[in-house]
Amino acid sequence: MKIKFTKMHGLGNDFVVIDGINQAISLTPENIRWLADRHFGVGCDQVLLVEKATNNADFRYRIFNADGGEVEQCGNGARCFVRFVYDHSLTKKKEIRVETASGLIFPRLESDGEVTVNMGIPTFEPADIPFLAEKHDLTYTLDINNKQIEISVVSIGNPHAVQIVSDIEDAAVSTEGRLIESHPRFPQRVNAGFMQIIDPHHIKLRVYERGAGETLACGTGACAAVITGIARGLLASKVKVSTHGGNLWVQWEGKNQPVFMTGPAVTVFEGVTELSPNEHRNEK
Ligand SMILES: N[C@@H](CCC[C@H](N)C(=O)O)C(=O)O
Repeated sequence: MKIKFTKMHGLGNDFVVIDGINQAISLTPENIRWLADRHFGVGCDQVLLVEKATNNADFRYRIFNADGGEVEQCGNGARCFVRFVYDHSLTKKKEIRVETASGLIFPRLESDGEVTVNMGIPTFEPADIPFLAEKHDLTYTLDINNKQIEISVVSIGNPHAVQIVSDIEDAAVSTEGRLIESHPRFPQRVNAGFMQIIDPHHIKLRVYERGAGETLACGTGACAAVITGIARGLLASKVKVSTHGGNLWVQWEGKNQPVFMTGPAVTVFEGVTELSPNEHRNEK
């Protein structure tokens, strides 16, 4: 089966975006893993599927990690989503209501081409993340191979664990990130953020993403880092987040308020591909 897709990225966090409204699409985890495969397939961190809304929204937004698993939220993807539906004339609106597995988000195309997304209200409740803890706290100690690390946890619709490091370039993102991602206290695994605070208005960030490994940027990871930093009294309400893929801005006014993220959304190319992974491998 042949499908049309668009390759996009937000700060180098890259996506295969598929119109599931004008194409009959049914994706298996094997299809996703092949689309995401950088050697045998197209290559991306996440596959994004645009569908008709089932609720009081303009569209439904489904997100699949490179490992084939469907997840609740993706910040850089949300910015690409509104760029995609606008550029493909699926809507004339520049601000849309989008239904995700974790609720509504509201991406808006700005006049300078950047996108601002109202990502909704974050939650720190351990059970909502989910994270196994006796009670809600601002920080927790996590045992990683007999090393105690201090993390903050939050859900932006998807789960995040954020730790503060002195220099993100020296942080053990791939080794420690992998262990945090599948730590037994996170029953649905977790995205692991490593934040370096430059000053209250600026952080540097690397994220080991659940189901994708380290990416060049993580939008919800940026929101999680800033929100946990603000909750701990370390950051101002509007913060520049520098990632290996570039910069974005996160704004949060505190408890029970939504978090806003602003950054770029870029189309790389349009393509057509088969959805039959086995045709691309020679396993004889
Ligand atoms: N790259 C994303 C997050 C994608 C989902 C994440 N890996 C998860 O499993 O929750 C972003 O920009 O937020």
